[in-house]
Amino acid sequence: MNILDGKILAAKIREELAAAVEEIKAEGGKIPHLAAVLVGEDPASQVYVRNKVRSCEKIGFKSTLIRRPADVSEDELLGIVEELNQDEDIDGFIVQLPLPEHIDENRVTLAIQPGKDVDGFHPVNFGRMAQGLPAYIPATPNGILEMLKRYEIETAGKEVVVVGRSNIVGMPMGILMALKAYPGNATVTICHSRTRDLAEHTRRADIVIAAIGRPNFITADMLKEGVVIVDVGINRVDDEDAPRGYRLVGDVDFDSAATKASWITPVPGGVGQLTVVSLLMNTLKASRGEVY
Ligand SMILES: NC(=O)C1=CN([C@@H]2O[C@H](COP(=O)(O)OP(=O)(O)OC[C@H]3O[C@@H](n4cnc5c(N)ncnc54)[C@H](OP(=O)(O)O)[C@@H]3O)[C@@H](O)[C@H]2O)C=CC1
Ligand SMILES: Nc1nc(=O)c2c([nH]1)NC[C@@H]1CN(c3ccc(C(=O)N[C@@H](CCC(=O)O)C(=O)O)cc3)C=[N+]21
Ligand SMILES: [Mg+2]
Repeated sequence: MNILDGKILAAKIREELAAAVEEIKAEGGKIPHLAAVLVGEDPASQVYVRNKVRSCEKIGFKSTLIRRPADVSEDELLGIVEELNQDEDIDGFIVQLPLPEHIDENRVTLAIQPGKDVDGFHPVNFGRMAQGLPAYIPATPNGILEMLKRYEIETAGKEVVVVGRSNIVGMPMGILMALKAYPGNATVTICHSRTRDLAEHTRRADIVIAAIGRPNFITADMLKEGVVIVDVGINRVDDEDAPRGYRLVGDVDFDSAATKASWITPVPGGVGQLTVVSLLMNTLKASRGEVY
């Protein structure tokens, strides 16, 4: 079993980004500026925001965090989005999901100007991605592609099973793995909560990508010998011995899956690390006008 090490890879990519910032400074160019809007207290979003701000500092990007309580009105939030759309110093921004029940996520996503949508959630970016056109690719799927590429994992002709069909992870990941590209050219199955026999699918898979949101859900008995495992899940489980009273685990039961896997991503230290740096990569692209 080998580890797909997100921590090491992310550190390497941060060095590349820091070098790009140095170059921009030397040329007297504009420092890339990323903004994030966080509504309420979703735990996965808090982890993400913390790491994003820290990474921006490390590499020399500017970052702005806008926080609102869970009871913020949809109108106020749409107003913030409009201000960020207009703000010429901001190259890209994201609105953290999930949003509270009373706010229409689609309405907010559609309000983001596609050229600043470094999450790649706007249907214009999603559509461009699906057709293999220049686009912002959502940070998590993009980070996974980066990981597969840099570890030279073979994907052409492989059976890839994605578990989860969210707009932000499962669905774009499935599309990307099916595109005529590397990584890609795979035969893709997308599973979800209505899948009749999940294990029947995962047992056939050469590559399993789990984005479910259920702690330790995928176990060794559901996997084939030699499988490559990409675990996207970020789940809190109670742990009295941990400093915060909880620890993070993935959607895959790491210890059991590791007995079957040829490659596996840890949680933490796997996909999440790449998500953060790929958002920064998208922000650099935005500041250079590389997509639009
Ligand atoms: N590491 C990272 O960078 C990131 C991590 N995450 C984490 O990844 C996980 C998934 O996130 P996200 O995609 O937003 O989650 P969502 O809750 O939006 O989607 C979960 C998906 O899993 C499916 N699902 C739920 N239960 C089962 C089941 N028993 N069997 C099969 N499929 C099931 C759902 O099916 P259905 O559609 O039928 O409801 C849905 O498609 C979370 O833990 C999240 O915190 C998210 C983003 C980035
Ligand atoms: N608009 C939007 N875009 C997102 O991409 C988005 C979102 N909303 N809402 C929440 C989820 C969750 N998510 C994470 C990304 C990185 C880590 C991460 O950095 N994880 C590290 C650190 C864990 C730790 O701090 O211990 C790791 O896995 O090693 C976690 C979670 C992005 N999401
Ligand atoms: Mg969700």
